[in-house]
Amino acid sequence: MKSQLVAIRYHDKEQRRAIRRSSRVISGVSKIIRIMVALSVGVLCFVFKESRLHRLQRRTLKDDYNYESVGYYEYGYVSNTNLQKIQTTSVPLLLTRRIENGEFSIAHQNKLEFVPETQETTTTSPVANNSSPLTVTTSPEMNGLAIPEEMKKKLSEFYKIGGNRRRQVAHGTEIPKKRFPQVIIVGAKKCGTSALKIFMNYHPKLRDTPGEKHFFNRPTNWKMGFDWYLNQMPYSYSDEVTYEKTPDYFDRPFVPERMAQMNDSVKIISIMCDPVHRAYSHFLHAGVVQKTKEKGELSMPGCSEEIRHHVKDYYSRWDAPLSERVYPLRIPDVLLTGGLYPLHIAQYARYLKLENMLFLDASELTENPGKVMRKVAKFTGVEELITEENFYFDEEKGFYCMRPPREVSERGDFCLAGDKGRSKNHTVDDKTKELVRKFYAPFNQELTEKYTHQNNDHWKW
Ligand SMILES: Nc1ncnc2c1ncn2[C@@H]1O[C@H](COP(=O)(O)OS(=O)(=O)O)[C@@H](OP(=O)(O)O)[C@H]1O
Repeated sequence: MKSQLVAIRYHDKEQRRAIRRSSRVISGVSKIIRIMVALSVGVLCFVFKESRLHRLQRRTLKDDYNYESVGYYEYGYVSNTNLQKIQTTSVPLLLTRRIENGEFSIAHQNKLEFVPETQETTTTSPVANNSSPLTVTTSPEMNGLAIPEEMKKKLSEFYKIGGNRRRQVAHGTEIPKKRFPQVIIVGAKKCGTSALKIFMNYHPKLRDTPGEKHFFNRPTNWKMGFDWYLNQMPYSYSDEVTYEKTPDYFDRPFVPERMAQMNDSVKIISIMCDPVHRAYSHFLHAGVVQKTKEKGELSMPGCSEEIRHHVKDYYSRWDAPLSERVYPLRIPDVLLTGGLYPLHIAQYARYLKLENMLFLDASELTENPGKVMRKVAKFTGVEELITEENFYFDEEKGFYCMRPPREVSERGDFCLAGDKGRSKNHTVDDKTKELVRKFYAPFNQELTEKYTHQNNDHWKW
């Protein structure tokens, strides 16, 4: 439309004012309408995008439930009301399960914000907190090492540490290299894996690496490949044993197969504790580390045969063809599944050798860590250098602490600090304990009969 020049003639000033006023109103209203239209289009686009995303997520979960994609952490809190909320951190999903008459079913499913996984480093660095006077032998100088200059340069970061220079002197011309772990502490989470790992670290032939590697369980790390994993390992010599610990390896059913790809003779250590206490310790841990928003009392929604059967089925059929897979616990509650020891061991035994597995009782670690360390030495093939003599009981902490053998370590005494021992000051009501205990009873029995042959009656938390 062509624009035209129009001359408007008003009768008087009053009419001009009135017309101008109404034209201002009209232009204001049209501006508001335009803004509203733009906003509605924006909202519609957003809603469309979101619902598409939501549909996609639902489809992924429904058609191709990939344990890996939800296998990060699935934590929940179990309250003493009849609602149980499970918030997953790897899939943006909130499940609300309504528990009625002791049974639970998924009542409502809706989207929740994506909560990225917290990179968890639970291992406290073994730094002496109670140093005592020591006779420290002076470290040899770099130029005193019997290896080529070029190697000294390449490994200068490694040789920066006096202890490593001493190790090099002891190994003559051998050049240290990174090796895949020969031993892996796979769990169980919250059963004293950090204490075990650090106590082992005081043995001069056991080579550890800080933190937890989460290679076989976390999709992002697994995708980086074996070279990445190898690179995470410490430098070691041929007479040393490399190990790592990631307690989340234990209950992820796809992990053992992946470990077998690396080395089907890898040695596995699993330290197990009272599963009822484990669940509670895990529950407290989830509240702090994964920042599960709500906290409540630990309770178990009925412990029917059916639930037990579902859980078992879940673990035995996780890798069945898509059409046959059963996901009764679509978002498995790791607070509870983490303690189903015989199921996890069976999964490891499918891909790795039972004779290469050491099952430890966490009660023994708390009561007599020296004895446990001797068992570990025998299993890993190193000398029994850390024994009962290297531990003392710390009344305040309520745990044994380490007094490393002076002849092999210049580090001072060591106690696990920080967040370890969290469960000490918490109580759980007897009724709840009894329910959860009932849930675990058949699994504990299977553990005793098939794998440990130990009487687990002492698990009376
Ligand atoms: N010596 C010693 N010192 C401190 N703590 C000890 C020790 N031995 C066993 N424990 C118990 O270990 C529990 C933590 O287990 P983990 O180290 O396996 O936890 S984690 O999976 O690495 O998060 C921790 O559980 P919480 O009490 O819930 O913190 C302790 O009860």
